[in-house]
Amino acid sequence: MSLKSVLKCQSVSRQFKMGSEYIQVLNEIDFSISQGEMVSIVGTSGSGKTTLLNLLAGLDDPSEGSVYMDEQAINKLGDVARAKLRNQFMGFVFQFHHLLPEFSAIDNVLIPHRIRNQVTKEARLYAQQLLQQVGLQDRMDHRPAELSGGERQRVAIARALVNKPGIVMMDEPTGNLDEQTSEQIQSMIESLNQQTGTSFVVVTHNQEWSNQFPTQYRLTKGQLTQVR
Ligand SMILES: Nc1ncnc2c1ncn2[C@@H]1O[C@H](COP(=O)(O)OP(=O)(O)OP(=O)(O)O)[C@@H](O)[C@H]1O
Repeated sequence: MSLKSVLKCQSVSRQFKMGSEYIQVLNEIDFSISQGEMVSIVGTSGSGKTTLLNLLAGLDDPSEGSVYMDEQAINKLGDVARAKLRNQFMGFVFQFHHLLPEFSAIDNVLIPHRIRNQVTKEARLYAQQLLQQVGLQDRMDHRPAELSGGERQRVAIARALVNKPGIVMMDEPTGNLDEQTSEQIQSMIESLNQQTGTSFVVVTHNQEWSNQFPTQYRLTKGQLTQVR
């Protein structure tokens, strides 16, 4: 039995116009991510990994082709509908955490709920539970400046999960962390996947980590090749 696809790219290309020239970054990419799937994407610098994540997230539109989230073509949606889709079905973690400095850890985790004006008691309890799961039960009231780099990244991961999204996209989530903290975050992502059934698509330069994913892709010359 094949699992339902959460996110799908159909013949996706992206080119950028620079003066009179076109740069073809992605060329007819087809792939899909199923419910609960763990996918890593590797590729050299400039190969188009961030460009691809931006398309998957609906932050940018393909020059050709379509990206589908739950069978819905993202590029057919207007800005408000896209923002809603992102807020309800997707979570994001970037290399730099983008936490709000004046908010505590728990309030940062609750931002997706705040955007929807739905900071309920249940939401707060779940945010506390997630912070516990990422080992930050004693840091809930700390502001980002009062947390270490790895702790901030763990807050960003808890925030990405608070809306129980179908998929979490991560762009180099451990890129600026030391080896030990990176390893902690890697195993945490794995157990969160097992506990929540959320799909993860992770862009990383870390080949060793990438090799641990059940599904691995490499982006080269605009093409996405499944390594396994
Ligand atoms: N808005 C843009 N306009 C023109 N060219 C762009 C634009 N965005 C990205 N590019 C080009 O597309 C290519 C891919 O960029 P992208 O950021 O996706 O690479 P990457 O694989 O994420 O790289 P890195 O690992 O260094 O972060 C680069 O050559 C970049 O210069």
